Amino acid sequence: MTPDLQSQKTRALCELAPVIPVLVVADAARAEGLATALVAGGLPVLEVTLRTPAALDVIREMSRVAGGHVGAGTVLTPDDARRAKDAGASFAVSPGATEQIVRACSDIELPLLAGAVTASEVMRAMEWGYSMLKFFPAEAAGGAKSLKSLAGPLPQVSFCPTGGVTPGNARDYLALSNVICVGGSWISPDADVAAGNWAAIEARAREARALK
Ligand SMILES: O=C(O)C(=O)C[C@H](O)[C@H](O)COP(=O)(O)O
Repeated sequence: MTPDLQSQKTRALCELAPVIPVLVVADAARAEGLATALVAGGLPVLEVTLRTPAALDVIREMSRVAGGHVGAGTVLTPDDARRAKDAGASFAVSPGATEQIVRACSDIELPLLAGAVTASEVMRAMEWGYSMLKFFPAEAAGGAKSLKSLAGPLPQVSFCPTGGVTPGNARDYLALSNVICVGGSWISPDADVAAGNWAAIEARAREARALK
């Protein structure tokens, strides 16, 4: 799958809801309840970071939840991409973009939402064929102001800013012409996941859904 086709697929996913919840889940037993709450709250596209030993099992469990689209986040190596795909991930998210990751995701036909921040990084991703990228770490890299500046010379590229996005600043990003959705971890705080407080997570998902 070429990066161009990957971008079409990640763009279609990003268009499904204004927010992609970024999930760090330590216990696969929580996966089904969490995904069910998020999907019920109107956020069907889920990013499970490969930052916990349970992450691949979490992806496996969440992939069974009807209506969800489960991707793997923190994909840093070709091996991460392969293991994520084998676990059932339907897309991958990386904080950056390297030739190795691009090639691996292309080879295994896993749509990749690759990260870029500077004009040069974005232009290199464009040369590879990408037009839908993650902007990470969004707030630390200049926030909505930086992204707005990129839209001047590079209007053909769209972004999912992630990193420091909150209910307080999400609208500033979502109002930009080159932003389709944002990513963020605020919807599923560790304490609610550990306690199985799905009602609180579903309520937060509903609020996020209404952001755009
Ligand atoms: O692990 C990854 O590859 C990531 O995607 C990093 C995430 O973008 C941030 O961890 C989310 O940032 P916050 O919403 O500020 O917590």
